[in-house]
Formats: sequence, C-alpha cells, structure tokens
Amino acid sequence: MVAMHVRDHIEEVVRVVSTETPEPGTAARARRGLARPQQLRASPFRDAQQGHTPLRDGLIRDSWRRCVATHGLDPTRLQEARILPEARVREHRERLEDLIRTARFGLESLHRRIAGQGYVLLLSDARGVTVDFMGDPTFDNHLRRAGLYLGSDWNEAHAGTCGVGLCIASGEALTVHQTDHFDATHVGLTCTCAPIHDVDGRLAAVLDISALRSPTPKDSQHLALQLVQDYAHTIEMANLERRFRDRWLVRFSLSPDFVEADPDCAVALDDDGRILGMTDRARRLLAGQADGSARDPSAVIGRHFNELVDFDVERLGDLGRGAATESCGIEVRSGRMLYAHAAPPGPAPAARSRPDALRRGTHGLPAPLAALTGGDPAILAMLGRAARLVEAPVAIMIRGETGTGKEYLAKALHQSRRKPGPFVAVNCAALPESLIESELFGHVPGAFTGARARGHAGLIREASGGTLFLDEIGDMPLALQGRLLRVLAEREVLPVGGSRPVPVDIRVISASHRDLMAEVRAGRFREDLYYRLNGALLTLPPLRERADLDWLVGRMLADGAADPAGHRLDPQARLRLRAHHWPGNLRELANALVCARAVSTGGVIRVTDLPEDLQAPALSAQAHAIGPHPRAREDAEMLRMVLKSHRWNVSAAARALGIDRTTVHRRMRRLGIRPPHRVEG
Ligand SMILES: Nc1ncnc2c1ncn2[C@@H]1O[C@H](COP(=O)(O)OP(=O)(O)OP(=O)(O)O)[C@@H](O)[C@H]1O
Repeated sequence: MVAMHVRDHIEEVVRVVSTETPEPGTAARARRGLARPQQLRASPFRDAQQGHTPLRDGLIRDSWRRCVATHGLDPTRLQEARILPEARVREHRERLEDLIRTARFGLESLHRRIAGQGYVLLLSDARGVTVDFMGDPTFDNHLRRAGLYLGSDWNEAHAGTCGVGLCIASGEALTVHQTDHFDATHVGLTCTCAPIHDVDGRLAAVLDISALRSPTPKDSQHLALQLVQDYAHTIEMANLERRFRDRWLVRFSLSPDFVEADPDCAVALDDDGRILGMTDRARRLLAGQADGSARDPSAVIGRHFNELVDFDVERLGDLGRGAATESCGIEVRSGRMLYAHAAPPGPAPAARSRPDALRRGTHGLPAPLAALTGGDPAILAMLGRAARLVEAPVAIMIRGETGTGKEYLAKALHQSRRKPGPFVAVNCAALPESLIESELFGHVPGAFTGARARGHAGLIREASGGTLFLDEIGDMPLALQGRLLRVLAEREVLPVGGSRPVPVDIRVISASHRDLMAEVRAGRFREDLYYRLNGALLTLPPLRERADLDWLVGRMLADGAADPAGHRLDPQARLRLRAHHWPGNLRELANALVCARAVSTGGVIRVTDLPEDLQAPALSAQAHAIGPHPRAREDAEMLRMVLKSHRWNVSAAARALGIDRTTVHRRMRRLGIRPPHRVEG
C-alpha cells in the first residue's frame, strides 16, 4: 500500500509538472528523465480517496513546477533528508543568534502547547537550515530520518516542495500537507510554517511545526496554522521592542480595548517620526497606504509616519497609557480607522543605571569581561560575542584546553549580569558518581542510606536565580544526562526520592576540554543534551596562541603579591616564558609565577627561578604531549620547587603559597612528592 501511495504521488507530480508548464521550454526540462504523461497509470485509488488533483492549491503546483524547471529536481528520484554537519549548523545559528535569543521564550511556550499532539518545532533560517529544534527525544531516530532535526536543510532547491521551502519562496504562512510534498519521501509529513521577519521587513526565519503522522484532510491543520502565525507575530513584536527600546513604539489594533493588551502590529519611530522598524503585519497595513507595492518593505521603512497615517507625530504623547478611546483613534490614508498606543523611548541601553560591576571596562566590554585580556584580537572578538550573551536566556558552552580560563570566563559572564544571583560551580569530573545525582538534584529526607536527615536542596536549586556552571560536563555519567536534560527543558528539578518537581530558574554555563561532538559520536554524550547546552559556543584559545602573554604575566605578578612593588621578570626569563608551549595554559603560567615569585630574591625573577622545564629551551609540542596530565605535572613541579626553596620545611612553603600546612601535606601525598631524606632512605 505504501509503495502504491508513493507511485501514485510521483505520477501526480509528473503529470502536473509536465502538462502545465508556465514558461516556454520548461516542459522539455520537466520531462527530462521522467515518464511521459500518457504512459502514466490512472490512479483510481488516489482519485477516489483524495480527489484533489484538480484542487491542489496553486502555490503547491507552482512549487512543483519550480522544483523541476528551476531546481532540476526529479520526482522519481527519492532523496533522504539532508542534515548539515555540526560546524555548518553553528555558522547558520550564530548568524541568527539575537533573534533566537529573543524568540526562545515564545518557542518554548509554543513547544509546550504542541508537544503532546505529536508535533515538533523547528526554527529555520532564511535559507531553510534548521537552527533550533524542539522535539521528543524518544522519537529521535524517526525524526532525524524524516529531517525533523537540528541542521536539516529544507530549502526548496534541495528538499523540493516542503513547508519551510515554500514559506521562504512565497513569504506566506502555509501548510504543506502529506502529498503536497514534491519528494515522495516526505509524503507522511505535515508541516505548517509562518515567516518571521526582521524589523526591516526582510525574511529572517521560518517557524515550523511538523508531525510525522496526521489525519488525511489538510483542514486538520487549520489550528496549527493559526498557532504558528500568532507565535511568529509575537516573536516579531518582541524583536521590535527589544531592538527599539530607546525609540517611540506605536502599537495598533482594530479595537481600542486590545491595543495595549494584544496589539495587531507595531512600528518604531525616530524623534522626527520616521519609521525605523516594523512588524510584518504593520508592513502589510502600511505599505498599502503608500504608493509602493504592499510587499515592499521600502514602501514603509524610512517613510515619515505622517505620510502613511493621518496623525501628527507631535501628538504621540497623547497616545499614552489610558488615553481616552476617541483620542487614540487614527485614520490610515485609505480611510480605515485604527486604534494606537504610543510608548515613549526608554533609556538607551548604555545609559541605564548599572551596578559597579557592569561599568564599562576597556574595549567597550563590561568590566568583568574586559579584565580577561590585554587586547588579544581573537579573545576580544570572542568577548564581544560573550558581552551580547550576558543577559541572554541561552545556555552557553565554553570550549578550551585545560587551564585556558573557562571558569574565569563563566564567572565574568555571571558578574556582568544586571542581577547575577548565586554562582554555583559543579565539577562533574570531581564528584563521585555515587553522589553526583543527590548533590546535583538534591534529595528528600531519608531518600537513601546516608542521606542528610533534613534532606538536601541540591546544587541546581542552590543556583536558582543565578548561574549553574557545569565544569567538565563531558564527564557527566550518561544516566544522569537524561535527568539534566529534563531539568533544562522543563525548568524544574525532581529531588532523589521526591515525587514533586520543584521549579528552578537557572542560567546554565557548561565547559569541557573534551571534543563533545566526538563524545556524542562515540555514544558517551547525549546529542540532545549537547544541543540544549550549546545555545551559544564560546571558545578560549590556548595560551601559546595568545598575543597578550606579557599583560597576563604582569597581571598575575601583581595579583596577590605581598609587596606592593611586586616582582618583575628579567629579559631572559621573559623570553623563556614566551618560547614555552604552555600545555597547562593559564593555570600553568599562574603556577609557574607563584613558584618563581617564592624562590626569587630582590624582586627580580630570573631564568633559574622558573620551574625546571621552563629553564631549559622550549620543548616541542610533542614532547609536551608525553607524560602525566599537564595540570598534575605542573602542580607537582611547582610544589616541589617551593618545598625545595624552603628546604622542605612544609610550614614555610605553606606560608609562601598562602595555604595551610595540611593542604600542603595532602597535595604532597596526592602528587607523590616525598622529601629527599625519605627518598634517599
Ligand atoms: N583571566 C585570567 N587572569 C588571571 N589568571 C587566570 C585567568 N584565567 C585563568 N587564570 C588562571 O588559570 C587557572 C585556571 O583557570 P580556570 O579554572 O578558569 O581554567 P579552566 O579552563 O576552567 O580549567 P580546567 O579545564 O582545568 O577546568 C586559574 O586558577 C588562574 O590561576
């Protein structure tokens, strides 16, 4: 039966594209490699059951023809959904980052409404690449195969007639239902899409809700269509409000009672009354009033408000909150009556009162972020992106070799927030596997042997209202990854032994020095969790690639120096630092300087004061790759140096390092360091 459906479908597509070709010459191209129409078998099954060949909507028929004539697709050749590689998806996603951030709340709210009905949600960019996806992890494989997945490419040129592709081509909200699809591979799907426009009227994204199974009549998707249109409109409104907070915002409605609560559309104006931005419904409303085409955003953007509506912008203040109904009526040039509400400009983002921590540092960055670099161009570019993410409700993933400062960056992001709340750092590699679940999610009293008598809120709840930093996330046991995913998706946590989930409001920053995508491929890390954590990716370069080493050295030497004059490096020692490969990155540098400061005399650090492997000319990267973990090796090296310089007097070494004696003894045991007389003995 399925094969029959497929054959019927191909026959119908071939007949439509072969018999009704819009442009001269396309018929020949359409027939290229296809069965001739008169050879096609009539299909009583299809005609009796659906009978919609002649009714197939004009947009669909035009798209089928385009698929053959313009895109050179062949309906007899079925193609699997195309999923782009992760790096390409990230590029597409980064370009749409601001919009995704603004849309996030709306997308999650829409997803909650449709998830129980078998739909998944996709947000595609204007080229048809899925840059955000919310689906049901239980159907992961089916969804992926059907192309309902992050990174799937639904551009009409590759995928044939489909919801996203046709929405991009037509600019209209629509449903492409089952056999509306060009490629028979997709005839099981129903896809309902609405365009999301940027404030200048350009298509920015497509909001799509799709299902693997649906009733045969296309009408069954009517409500789905209303829903995506409403959410696309709400996202456009949120985007306009965010972009033009410091401008006049005029909202319109057909009803005076709804103009504030649920406006139909809105425009942003500059002080002279010129239109700076709009929602798409405003473009439709106002472009018709201008002499240009109703589809043309330039008929509206840049025009003076007075040219399109009968209203003097000097009177915008009269359209404020609670204005009498009669005073908020506005006549558009066609004579139609609308009701308007005007919100005056808020303070410009930069001029808002900010706590001290947010005062601008150098390079136009918030001070905590600016403090991370002395001007390295790659880091500055990354910090510029980081600054834009400070208040964004997206999960941030930080990537970088060990010791590159991932936790420092996470803290700086946190401190740059207007209301930072608590910062809770969890090292997933350091927590024993048996404890990680109850430590993270908490437990109720008596949940297990050894549980705390009064129960435990857990680190996730402790971070509520602030930031949860998940360090070494790649080491999180697979079984707990699913639970973490649920916390992130549902924004609530279920304590061990508990039956009632507790809502949490956390912002998650995760870090790993592992290649997490490789972990995903190896089946050790859940792909859905990876994408959930990777709302935005920030990469810290290794120290050997940084151009601000001298600045870092100066800063580290000044930090915590006992004497205000600090220490300085002699030129030879500086050269050694510059030539070193730094496998342990900033941690290795900080340790080397603590050690050098402790053993140096007269405030000058010489080559002989540096740890042993820095005294020798630089080793090759390969040589550095051999041996114990760089962090352990560095820690051991530093501790041995300090102990040696204090004649193995643990108390003196502890004072020099600013830690207590027991910590020194513990570290010596952990790092296998023994005083020489014992070694000799
Ligand atoms: N911007 C910085 N300024 C001064 N010191 C820094 C900076 N960043 C990192 N460090 C030094 O490097 C050490 C390691 O930093 P951090 O813990 O943030 O690195 P990490 O990348 O999270 O390490 P790991 O991969 O081992 O978890 C810090 O303890 C500090 O000594």
